[in-house]
Amino acid sequence: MDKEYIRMEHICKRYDKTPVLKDLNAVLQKGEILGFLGPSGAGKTTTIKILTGQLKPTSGEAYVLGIHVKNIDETIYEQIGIVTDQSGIYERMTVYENMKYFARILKADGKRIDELLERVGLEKHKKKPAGKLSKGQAQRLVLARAVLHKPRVLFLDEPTSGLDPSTALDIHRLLMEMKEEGMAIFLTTHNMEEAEKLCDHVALLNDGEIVEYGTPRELCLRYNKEKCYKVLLENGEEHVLKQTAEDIERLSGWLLGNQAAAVHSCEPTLENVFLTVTGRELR
Ligand SMILES: Nc1ncnc2c1ncn2[C@@H]1O[C@H](COP(=O)(O)OP(=O)(O)OP(=O)(O)O)[C@@H](O)[C@H]1O
Repeated sequence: MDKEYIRMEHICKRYDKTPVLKDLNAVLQKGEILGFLGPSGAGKTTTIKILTGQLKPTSGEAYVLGIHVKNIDETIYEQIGIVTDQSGIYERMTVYENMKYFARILKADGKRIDELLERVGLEKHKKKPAGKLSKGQAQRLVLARAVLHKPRVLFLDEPTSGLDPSTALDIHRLLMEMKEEGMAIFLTTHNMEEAEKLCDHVALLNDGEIVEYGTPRELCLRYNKEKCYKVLLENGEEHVLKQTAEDIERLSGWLLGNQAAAVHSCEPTLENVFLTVTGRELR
């Protein structure tokens, strides 16, 4: 139980009479990344707001670090970090001053500032006014700031949305390191590749409802109805084979004749799974 950092039980949220979250159930353990995946308007941000005490659920129970969300007060911020957008940066202060200011508010060890700026690749920009950072740099500053006090749970709303692949990769690396150090990360994204790579569990959210939940691998295998294999031959030809006697014979012929350069199974990606489950694209 002490490793269970987030628990949601039957969480529902209505705005006026419109339901936007319907019976959400999920658990996030220490040292894990849980991805809430869904298209725009699915309810991802609303879920984060409920879990961080910014919004009350209409019904259901949720606990963060064992505290019921209705009892959450500012003291929880000593143990959690939140990155929802790039707001809250003081543009006229330098990168370093921003970090120092937040270290004081969060009662964090100031010695971590240099180490974190290094880890997010902002060490060489530390004297720059934060208002002059690029979008990707500002995103990294917000992330560094959110983990200054070594929170046990980190909430990330679309952490790499709009970033170039190399900056996104840096952020992925940092998140994996922090997960290894035991941080639990609640991540929302509509980037299925990101989720496949980072998340231990994913919840596919559609119109406020979790339509699938499991490890990315479990979900991809669950929807791998028509098993097939892609074979690349040494002569450059590509073939897609099914599990029929005829295709298995062709494959064994190529393997025995040393003609196959590569064989891949073609299970669906999370994106395909989402499309199958909901009939809609993620974007
Ligand atoms: N204050 C509000 N009043 C009424 N409806 C709201 C309010 N905030 C959000 N909604 C509605 O709730 C639904 C879920 O919104 P939410 O912001 O949680 O979605 P999201 O999955 O985070 O979307 P995005 O990826 O675009 O950020 C949407 O239909 C939205 O219009």
